[in-house]
Amino acid sequence: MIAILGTGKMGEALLSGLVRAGLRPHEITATARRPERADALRERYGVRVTDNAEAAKSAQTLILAVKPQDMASLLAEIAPHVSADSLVISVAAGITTGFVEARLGGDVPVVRVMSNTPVLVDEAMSVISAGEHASEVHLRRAEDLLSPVGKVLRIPESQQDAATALSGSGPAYFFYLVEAMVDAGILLGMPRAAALDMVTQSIVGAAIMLRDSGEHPVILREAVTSPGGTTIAAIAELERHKVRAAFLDAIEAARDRSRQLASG
Ligand SMILES: NC(=O)C1=CN([C@@H]2O[C@H](COP(=O)(O)OP(=O)(O)OC[C@H]3O[C@@H](n4cnc5c(N)ncnc54)[C@H](OP(=O)(O)O)[C@@H]3O)[C@@H](O)[C@H]2O)C=CC1
Ligand SMILES: O=C(O)[C@@H]1CCC=N1
Repeated sequence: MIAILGTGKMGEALLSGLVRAGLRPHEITATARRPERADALRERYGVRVTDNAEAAKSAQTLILAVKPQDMASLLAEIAPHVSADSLVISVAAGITTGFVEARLGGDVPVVRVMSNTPVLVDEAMSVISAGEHASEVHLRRAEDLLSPVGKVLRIPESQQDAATALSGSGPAYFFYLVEAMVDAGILLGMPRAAALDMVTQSIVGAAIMLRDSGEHPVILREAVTSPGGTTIAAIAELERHKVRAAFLDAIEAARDRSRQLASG
């Protein structure tokens, strides 16, 4: 039995992925804070929705998907019901395995995960790190749960905050870029729907080339950039506005914020 505790956006994305991967609804328990949310989850997935204590008692694998700010109170609630036979997987930004272990007590195996919303289309990037009591078996169990919904990479926990900034938050940067490019299309007089179509297909095509060609992004960009052409005119403006420097600063800020989250 797997339980997802705090089934909001990320918890539901993982829940839907588990269902697509073939888990039966009776093998999954979810928890929610609001009754209307609990009803919606029961109706959408046919899963059992209980309180946190009940979920922690009945499941061997617990996926903690509350916000970092709600993690301490959730851990206090479930600590009496979790043992060294359980596996606790936390997907919360900034929350270290040490934070979870200290509040659960005992030798509870904890795996820290940072995934992202493309879980919804089975294209997530999930990075995982073992806590002090988590063994190869526990890491494998986390990989088995996450690999049907995308790519999984093991990283040292010291890199988790950086990964959160890069791939956890990453999809938001691409949506932001799409918004800005569509606005540019509008500025140039394109209908909004056509502009969105053009930008979306360009980003999908570029992403697939990047993933499947094995080429470095610089090579792929240079292939688009004709001497004296249109692309270099645009890139000169991006450089003038220091967009690369803005990305370096932005992702560093996200990493710093992730580091702060465990302290509330
Ligand atoms: N969104 C994303 O792209 C990503 C998020 N994450 C991480 O996932 C976690 C969840 O984020 P997200 O899904 O965006 O946030 P949400 O607010 O959508 O989800 C959290 C859910 O937990 C519920 N909740 C809070 N406390 C309790 C409790 N004690 N018992 C049961 N349910 C509870 C909330 O209820 P209520 O609705 O009443 O507030 C909410 O539905 C965060 O820790 C975040 O860092 C990780 C990677 C990507
Ligand atoms: O913005 C956040 O804090 C969460 C973590 C990674 C993506 N969303």
